[in-house]
Amino acid sequence: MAVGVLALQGSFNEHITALRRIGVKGVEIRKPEQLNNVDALIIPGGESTTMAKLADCHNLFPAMREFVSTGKPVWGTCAGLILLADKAVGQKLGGQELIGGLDCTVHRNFFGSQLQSFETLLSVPKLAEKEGGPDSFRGVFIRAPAILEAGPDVEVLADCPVPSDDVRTIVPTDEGKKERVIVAVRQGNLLGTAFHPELTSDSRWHSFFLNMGKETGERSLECMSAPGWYLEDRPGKRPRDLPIFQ
Ligand SMILES: NC(=O)CC[C@H](N)C(=O)O
Repeated sequence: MAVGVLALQGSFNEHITALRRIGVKGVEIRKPEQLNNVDALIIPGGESTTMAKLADCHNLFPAMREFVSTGKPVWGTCAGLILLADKAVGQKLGGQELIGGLDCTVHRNFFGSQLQSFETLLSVPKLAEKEGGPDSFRGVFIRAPAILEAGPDVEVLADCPVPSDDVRTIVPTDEGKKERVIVAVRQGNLLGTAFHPELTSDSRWHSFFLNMGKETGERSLECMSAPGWYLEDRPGKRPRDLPIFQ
């Protein structure tokens, strides 16, 4: 049992480390045939246009689309979420190729530029229900996308208030001003998060993802150590994360 992590660019090492913390082997994926040996796939954050160009050079798009269609769990974080979406807006001139599968419209840089990156505590009741731990999760948003629209089969797992220095005017939505935007979703075997769980010490999104494999009947993706969270609640343990940066 192994989890593939697309390793062309971006935070693939951090995902592999996060998987290791819960006793799961992460395998770097750079060639289409390597997907045959893994039971799940993570597409990390980074820069989606660059990642798409590299994926195209390595002829990975057909194999990744095939992987999505087999029903094996696939998780896109940040740039990975953009690539998994059926539609992306706010793209560079000429657009970029997407893997697709997730019935969502994503805005590539919804929260603004690199300088407008932020951290916030997200309310994640559905994650806590399945994986235990607190009802909140530390969301690390780095030049982050957001989900503007989600189809009927998409379950919303977290949303986030739109920051007051509203950048959404870049691409106004039909509904006009929104108070909140979607930042985490699940649709069957597909998981998407606009933020970076691999940069925190809370492993619950990783264990949630692995448990999706069990639900969809994939070979055992069980974590060897539980629970997947290490926050302040552990008596006598200092949190491993730095304080939230706002
Ligand atoms: N942290 C990230 O992955 C940023 C993604 C970036 N907005 C992009 O277009 O790819």
